[in-house]
Amino acid sequence: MFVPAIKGQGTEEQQKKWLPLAYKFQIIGCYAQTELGHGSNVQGLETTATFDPMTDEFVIHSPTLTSSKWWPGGLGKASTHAVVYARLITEGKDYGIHGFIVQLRSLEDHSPLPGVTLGDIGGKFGSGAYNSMDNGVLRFDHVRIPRDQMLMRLSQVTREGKYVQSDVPKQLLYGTMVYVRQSIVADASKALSRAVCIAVRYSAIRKQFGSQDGGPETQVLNYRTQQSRLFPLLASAYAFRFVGDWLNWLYTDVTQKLEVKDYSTLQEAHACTAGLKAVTTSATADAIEECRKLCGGHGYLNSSGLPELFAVYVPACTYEGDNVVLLLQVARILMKTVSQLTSGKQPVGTMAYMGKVQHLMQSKCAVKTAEDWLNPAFIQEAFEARALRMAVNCAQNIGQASNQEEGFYERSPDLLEAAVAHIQLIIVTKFIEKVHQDIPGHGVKEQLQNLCNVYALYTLHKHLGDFLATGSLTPKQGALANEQLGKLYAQVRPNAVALVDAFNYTDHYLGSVLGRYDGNVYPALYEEAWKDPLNETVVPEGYHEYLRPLLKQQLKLSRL
Ligand SMILES: CCCCCCCCCC/C=C\CCCC(=O)SCCNC(=O)CCNC(=O)[C@H](O)C(C)(C)COP(=O)(O)OP(=O)(O)OC[C@H]1O[C@@H](n2cnc3c(N)ncnc32)[C@H](O)[C@@H]1OP(=O)(O)O
Ligand SMILES: Cc1cc2nc3c(=O)[nH]c(=O)nc-3n(C[C@H](O)[C@H](O)[C@H](O)COP(=O)(O)OP(=O)(O)OC[C@H]3O[C@@H](n4cnc5c(N)ncnc54)[C@H](O)[C@@H]3O)c2cc1C
Repeated sequence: MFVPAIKGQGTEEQQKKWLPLAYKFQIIGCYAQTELGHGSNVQGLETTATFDPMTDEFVIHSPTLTSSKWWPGGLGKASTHAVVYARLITEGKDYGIHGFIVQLRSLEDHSPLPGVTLGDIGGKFGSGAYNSMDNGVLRFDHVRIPRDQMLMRLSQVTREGKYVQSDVPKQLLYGTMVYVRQSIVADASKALSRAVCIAVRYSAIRKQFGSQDGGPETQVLNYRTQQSRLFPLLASAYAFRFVGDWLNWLYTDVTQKLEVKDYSTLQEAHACTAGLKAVTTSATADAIEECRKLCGGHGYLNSSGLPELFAVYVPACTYEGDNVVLLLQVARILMKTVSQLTSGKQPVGTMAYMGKVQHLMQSKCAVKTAEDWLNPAFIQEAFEARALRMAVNCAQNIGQASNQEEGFYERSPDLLEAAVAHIQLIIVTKFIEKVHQDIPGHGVKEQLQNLCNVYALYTLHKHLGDFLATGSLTPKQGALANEQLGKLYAQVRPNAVALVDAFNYTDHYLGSVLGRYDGNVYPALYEEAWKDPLNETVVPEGYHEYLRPLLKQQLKLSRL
């Protein structure tokens, strides 16, 4: 994040100076924004950067305990520099949060520089999964940096101390977070596909119950309940892959537009990266835990690879923006878009469907049979109607409040659900568009079509309350969707293992005895057990010191 921050907020001259040093590992940088007292609320950060015209320097200072930088990855022990986000103060006025390049450690002996206190913030969730990352704490005691270490693409401070705002939107200050959020969506697909690969392969070799006449037991992958829990996660892994590819295109397109000072799609990029990051990471964190449960007791072993995957993955719901905070950002943009509908301003991009407000507010879903749900047009319209009606309902309720802000906070739980509905529409839309493309490989398109329908109908089934409450569907149509879902599971079943093999993960990368490509699980589980340090001795340590005296004492007592 150190590099994207300098690329996005540094001048050409600053990029020329600092990026080669970072690329060559002559310096190691981190992104020091979050503080002990503030993370979500960037404008609430307390670290100060006060300009001193006498020396043409900024004085970086941590005025309170809560202003201590806290969490930045790589800060605790590795980094020599940081992009520090601080309140810029010049001529006695506070101009809010800006980025500054600050050296933290000596390039001679790595010791902290004068006025810099830093260290690691301690152990984190899980058995040490994320403890390979030195998330750090950092405090400044009036540390001086040259004025030219303020990142000056978005705004500048002159030699005399005058603050000058460039003609670029101030939101570009948040650009690094947008970049990482879009990469996190692709990362969600990778993490989810790893968990699903393990759970599908294991479910194919695991047999429990089923036979009454002494014949072979049943593969658990054949149980309808296992399929109804597992196949939507398999479909989600593909869905997040395709929407992540599209989001990367959107991000690249926005970045190219910024180069020519076209800021027209900045809001779309913010809404899509924030919303897709929130929805895909929440779903993936829940799915990894579900995959553990789908593997029964063996899923709880570290050798299954699932506990570690879960412990490393779950902070994704928090870092780069708490998911609720990000979804509320999407909700704000939805409300703004709804309010502009009456002005005749046509929504664009992923909000374009809201321009069909007249139709979507009164449309009746035409589905009459379960098979009708295989028609992408019916799915698309149902998801559009649900999302739009939820947004309009929120806007109407907010409109009844004494003021917009009050109304927004009062209705924020409903707004959250409206934002999720909007983002799920984007995911479904991009999956439908993907399977409409030419897709090479015999039968591949049909399999992806099945997964697209599984993702859409499972999501519809899970959020059926939204569809019924908004009148987007009738209960009968909801039941037909569930009926079709069951038929789709049967079609996915013969190809389930092939669909996870298609992720092409090596056994090493998967790190799971349950997800081995060869399916030879039981010998691998048994062999792995003996690597447990507890098995280095046959009689456990502590027997003579604790167990033996206890057993002897109980034996004596029993003979009295
Ligand atoms: C490097 C590649 C890696 C790839 C691999 C993936 C794996 C990654 C592993 C990474 C591991 C750890 C890294 C984690 C790093 C971090 O966590 S860094 C810190 C992250 N912190 C946050 O995300 C903070 C979240 N908070 C905010 O972003 C802002 O405080 C918030 C947007 C919530 C509020 O902003 P404010 O300015 O206070 O107020 P608003 O009124 O809401 O916004 C003002 C207007 O600005 C618009 N806006 C906001 N954000 C953006 C944006 N990002 N882009 C564009 N526009 C934005 C907003 O819509 C308002 O617009 P309006 O005035 O209404 O038109
Ligand atoms: C593993 C990890 C790595 C990290 N790496 C970095 C890094 O490299 N650099 C960096 O700068 N930071 C980093 N962070 C910090 C991270 O970005 C913040 O923790 C994150 O942005 C959440 O902010 P917070 O901790 O202030 O949460 P809070 O906002 O305090 O969240 C607490 C609760 O308050 C709720 N909440 C907050 N505001 C609102 C609101 N307006 N409306 C409704 N509910 C609200 C949230 O939804 C949540 O439920 C990292 C964090 C982790 C866990």
